[in-house]
Amino acid sequence: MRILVVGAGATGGYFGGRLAGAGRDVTFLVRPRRAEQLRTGGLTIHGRDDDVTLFPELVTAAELRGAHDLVLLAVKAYGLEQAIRELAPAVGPETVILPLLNGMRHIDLLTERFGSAVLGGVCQVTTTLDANGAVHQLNDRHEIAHGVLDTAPSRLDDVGSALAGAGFTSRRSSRIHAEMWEKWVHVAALGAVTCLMRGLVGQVVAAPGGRHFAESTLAECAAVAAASGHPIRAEVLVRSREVLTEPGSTATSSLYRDLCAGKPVEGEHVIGDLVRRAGELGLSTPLLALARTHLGIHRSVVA
Ligand SMILES: NC(=O)C1=CN([C@@H]2O[C@H](COP(=O)(O)OP(=O)(O)OC[C@H]3O[C@@H](n4cnc5c(N)ncnc54)[C@H](OP(=O)(O)O)[C@@H]3O)[C@@H](O)[C@H]2O)C=CC1
Ligand SMILES: CC(C)(CO)C(=O)C(=O)O
Repeated sequence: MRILVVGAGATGGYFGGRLAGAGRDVTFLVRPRRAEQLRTGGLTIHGRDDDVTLFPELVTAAELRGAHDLVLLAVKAYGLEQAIRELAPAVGPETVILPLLNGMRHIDLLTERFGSAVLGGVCQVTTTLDANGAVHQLNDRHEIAHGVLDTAPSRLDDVGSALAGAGFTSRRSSRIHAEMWEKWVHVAALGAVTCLMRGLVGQVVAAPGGRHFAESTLAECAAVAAASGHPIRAEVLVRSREVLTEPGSTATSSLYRDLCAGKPVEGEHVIGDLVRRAGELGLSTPLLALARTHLGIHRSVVA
C-alpha cells in the first residue's frame, strides 16, 4: 500500500516515521525547508524506548506524482487549505484519506473536496519538534483510531493492515465520529486552561480557583458537544477531568506548546469553532470565549 504522509511534523513525523521504520511504503509530502532539513540530517525520533534516525522518501508538491492508496494528513489546521490543494494529485478513485488533526472543522473542508475518500481519525499521542526538527515523544501513548464517517470507503481492511504492527497502536473504531468529539472536548479544555493561564495543569490547579476554573472550562466544552448531539461518555469525561485537575501534573496541550514557542496556534480551529457552534446553539461559553480572544491576540502578534 503506497502511503503518503502529508506533513513531517510532530505527529506526521512520529507515525510516518514508525511506518517507514516498519518497512511500509511511505513517502512524506513536505515543503522545501523541511525537505532540505530531512535530506541533510534525516528524520530523528526520540521515542520513549528508542532513538532512531531514518532517511525516508520525500516529495515536495511540485514533485508529487500519481495516486497513493492512503494519505495520512498531519498538518496544523491553519495549513489545511494549502495542504488540500497540494495533496490533491495524490488522490485517485481508490485513495483513502485519514486526517489526524484535532477538532472537527477539517472534516467539512476535506469531505467537500474529496467526498467519501475521507475517514475519521483520532490520534492519541504527545509529540513535539525540537529546534533541529527532531520528534520527541513525551509520554507512552501512541495510537491512531480510524473509522468511517457517513459513507463507507471500500478499503478499511487495507488501511487496518497498513497501520498495524508498526510500533504504535492502531485500531478501527465503529464510532469514530463520537471519538473525534470526545478528543476535541478534551483537547479544547486542556488547550483553553493551559493557554489562558499560561501554565501546566499542575500549576493551574495549585493556584486559587484553578481547579474550579479547569472543571468549569471542561463543562463548557462538554455542554457544546452534548447540545450538538455528541454527548461525551461519562467515563471519558471523568478521565478528562482527572487529567485537567491532577495535582502536580506537567500535562499541557499542543496549543500551549505552540503558544510558548511563539508559533501560530490552532485557536480558531480547536476553540473558536466550539465557541461558534455554542453561539449557534444559544449556549453561553464565557471561559472558552475568553481563551479564543486570548489566542486571537497571539495570532495577530505572530502573523
Ligand atoms: N503534537 C501533538 O502532540 C498532537 C497533535 N495533534 C494534532 O495533529 C495535527 C498536526 O499537529 P502537529 O504534528 O503537532 O503539527 P506540527 O506543526 O508539528 O507539524 C505540522 C507539519 O505539517 C507541515 N506542513 C504544513 N503544511 C504543509 C504542506 N502544505 N505540505 C507539506 N507539509 C506541510 C509543516 O511543515 P513546515 O515545516 O513546512 O511548516 C509541519 O512539519 C494538529 O491538528 C494537532 O492538533 C493531535 C494529537 C497530538
Ligand atoms: C492528547 C493531546 C492533549 C496531547 O498532547 C493532544 O492531542 C494535543 O495536545 O494536541
